Amino acid sequence: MNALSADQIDVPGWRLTRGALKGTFATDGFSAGARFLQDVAKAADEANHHPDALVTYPSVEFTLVTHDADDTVTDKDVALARRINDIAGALSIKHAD
Ligand SMILES: C[C@H](O)[C@H](O)[C@H]1CNC2=NC(N)=NC(=O)C2=N1
Repeated sequence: MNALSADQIDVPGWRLTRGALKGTFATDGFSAGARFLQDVAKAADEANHHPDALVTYPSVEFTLVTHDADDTVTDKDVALARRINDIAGALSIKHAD
């Protein structure tokens, strides 16, 4: 797995922040965030690739790096970020910023 450069990373609503791929979603409620995380956790287990997640009252923030590639951003992170966007869309959850 090779580390991607900033111009190789193009996932709507996600940004390269301090070397990690970060996406924040407006869930408008803590239990809505927990529900969103439940679906993301299932997808992460299926992919055997897992984000860090911060669940707050109004939002959920995911941070993705590939630990097996020295905590750099790889295609695995981009693929999971796209999958998380699809899960958010299915739950009518939008990006926060
Ligand atoms: C042993 C297991 O396959 C590995 O630890 C998987 C699990 N989930 C993972 N998640 C992330 N983000 N990066 C990894 O390198 C990774 N590796």
